[in-house]
Amino acid sequence: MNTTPTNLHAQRIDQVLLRAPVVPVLSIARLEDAVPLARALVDGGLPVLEVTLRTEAAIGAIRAIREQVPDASVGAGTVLTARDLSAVEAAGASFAISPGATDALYAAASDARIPLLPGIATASELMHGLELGYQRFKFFPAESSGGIGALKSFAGPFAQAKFCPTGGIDAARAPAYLSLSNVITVGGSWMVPADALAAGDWQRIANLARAAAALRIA
Ligand SMILES: O=C(O)C(=O)C[C@H](O)[C@H](O)COP(=O)(O)O
Repeated sequence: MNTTPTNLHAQRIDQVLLRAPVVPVLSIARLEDAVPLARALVDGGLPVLEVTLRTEAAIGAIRAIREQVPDASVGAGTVLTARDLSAVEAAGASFAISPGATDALYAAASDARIPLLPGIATASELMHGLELGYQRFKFFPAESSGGIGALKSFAGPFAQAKFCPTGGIDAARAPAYLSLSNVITVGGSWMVPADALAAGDWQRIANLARAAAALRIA
């Protein structure tokens, strides 16, 4: 089976990842929060969003953001299976992100209209993805899989690979990641504190997004 991503998929992933230095990783429990949350993040300068499939509301949230926040690039996270991939595609996600990758997911991704950013944590997983023709990966869970040191080590043997590290990264740690030549953008949830989301404090979230959008390199 052919599992190689098309050039178009690879280009689309680069376009998305290059739009902002930080990708908010969202867990949306209340569907009605989706649009104001996305607007706050986009207004703060973070237009690329990863809506994780960790909640019942996730698919509806992707659809609502896609329809009502045209400036957002809304992607789906926690895409684990071929079924997840077709569900997020049907909901209007413009890309999919997975925390890891399986042969079944890679096979489904080659038939999908939207591109996949597969997750890797080890050199062997990275080699598997490279063998299939992928060059962009989520590095997850970043902090507990070796963080900055691991990414620096990957840059030697795997010069063509570039990453969106995610997992355990906050505003203080992000600049050091962004200074690495093989990091395009970082993912994280720090700009959406649970209490701000629960209270619908969109202003606070927009301010945190603005600070994240201003991050470049250490
Ligand atoms: O659900 C997924 O697919 C994930 O990849 C998990 C998220 O990437 C992390 O939960 C990031 O969140 P923080 O560590 O809070 O920044």
